[in-house]
Amino acid sequence: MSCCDAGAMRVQDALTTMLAQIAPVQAFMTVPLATAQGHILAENVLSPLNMPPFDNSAMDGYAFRFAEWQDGCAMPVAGTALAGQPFSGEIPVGACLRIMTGAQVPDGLDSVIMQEQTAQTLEGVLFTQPPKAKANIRYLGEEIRTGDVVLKAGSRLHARALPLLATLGLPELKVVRRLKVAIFSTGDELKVPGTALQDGEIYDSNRYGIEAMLNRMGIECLNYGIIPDDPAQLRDTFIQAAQEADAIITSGGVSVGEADYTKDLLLELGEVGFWSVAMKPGKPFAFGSIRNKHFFGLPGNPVSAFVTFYQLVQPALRKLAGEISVSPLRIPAIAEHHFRSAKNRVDFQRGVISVNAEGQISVRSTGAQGSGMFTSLCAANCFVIVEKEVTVGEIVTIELFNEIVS
Ligand SMILES: Nc1nc2c(c(=O)[nH]1)N[C@H]1C(S)=C(S)[C@@H](COP(=O)(O)OP(=O)(O)OC[C@H]3O[C@@H](n4cnc5c(N)ncnc54)[C@H](O)[C@@H]3O)O[C@H]1N2
Ligand code: MOO
Repeated sequence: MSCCDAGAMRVQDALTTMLAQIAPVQAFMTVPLATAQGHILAENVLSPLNMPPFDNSAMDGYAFRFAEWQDGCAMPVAGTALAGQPFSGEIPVGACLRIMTGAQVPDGLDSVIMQEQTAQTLEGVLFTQPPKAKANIRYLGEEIRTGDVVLKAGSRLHARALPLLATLGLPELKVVRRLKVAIFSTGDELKVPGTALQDGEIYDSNRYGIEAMLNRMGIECLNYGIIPDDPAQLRDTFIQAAQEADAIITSGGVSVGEADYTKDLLLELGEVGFWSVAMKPGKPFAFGSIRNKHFFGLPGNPVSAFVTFYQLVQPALRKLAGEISVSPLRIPAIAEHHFRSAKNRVDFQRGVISVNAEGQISVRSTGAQGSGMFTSLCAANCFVIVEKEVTVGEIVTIELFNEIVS
């Protein structure tokens, strides 16, 4: 595996290595459409219907046979068709049908004119503009044919997918069962917000961001809280987590400090995949397994934990959950600042994009980028991916934040 920065693995290699070792869970369940949000489809969804299911009017107006229209001649109105109330009578030659949006267009009528382009006369309806043949009709099956694949296995059921499935009348879906992921923070210095701090203590922030992102990914989070830097307690927690969860995420204790026990426990209870990635923040990121459950060791520094979860753990968990892989949206932007690069590491700085009056996309930094400075992340709407120094006005690649952090 290619490495850089004293043995750190390149970001892309780290991703490739993890994804190669992760197989999607093979456990499925059926969920009602009403509660399907966030689940991953276990199988292709085939349409049971044509969509639209019948020819219908796209406008409130008048349906008629185009060949029978004569400029300047009014058309008598033979009846009315409403949405849900089709017209079943005869429409004599030269006559038209009052029709509302969504109402079925009777066989034989081939065009609709919108009512704003008509006038009422004693003889019937006069078209004030020349009509167009076949206009304003939504034809049976023009969008979807019965049997078409409308969503592929591995699709996430988000707010755009659910109404599509409802349109097709599907009351329930076969989905992958929700992943369970265990998280805990390690460190004697950590306290839960709401408790008083003693000298040298800080509040645990990492679990709050990780749990929020897991929730947005539709993953059940088993939150074991703060575990002190005590090898016996850490060991017990790892064993419990491996029994209860599909994957384990920790923060802290992956560096080279004297209280960093994670590596030894991983060697004892499982396997170490890799231990260092050439990214900033987040170089001390660990991947491995504990009793055959995937393990992700996030660095303790809060921004590093958040960024490594987003960039490395998110795609890994998406694969484990059976989701189709989607590349992050990366686009070029004009640098509003000088962005310094990190030696031998890809720097995932935090920025704010804006679009000027000419439509040019530019990006500014959110300020100081220390890996303990969460303000740099909270204010951002994108990553600024700095691989080499970028000066003002040069092009830099940005990655827009996705829905799990918004
Ligand atoms: N000699 C070296 N020291 C450090 C290196 C290194 O390569 N050589 N790497 C630095 C980098 S980069 C990072 S990131 C950290 C990662 O260290 P750990 O994962 O072992 O994390 P800790 O030492 O436990 O904590 C680091 C830092 O973050 C605070 N922290 C930890 N957990 C939380 C939490 N849940 N919420 C808020 N803050 C947390 C902790 O108090 C420390 O300040 O190592 C560097 N050192
Ligand atoms: O990589 Mo550390 O995660 O720079 O703070």
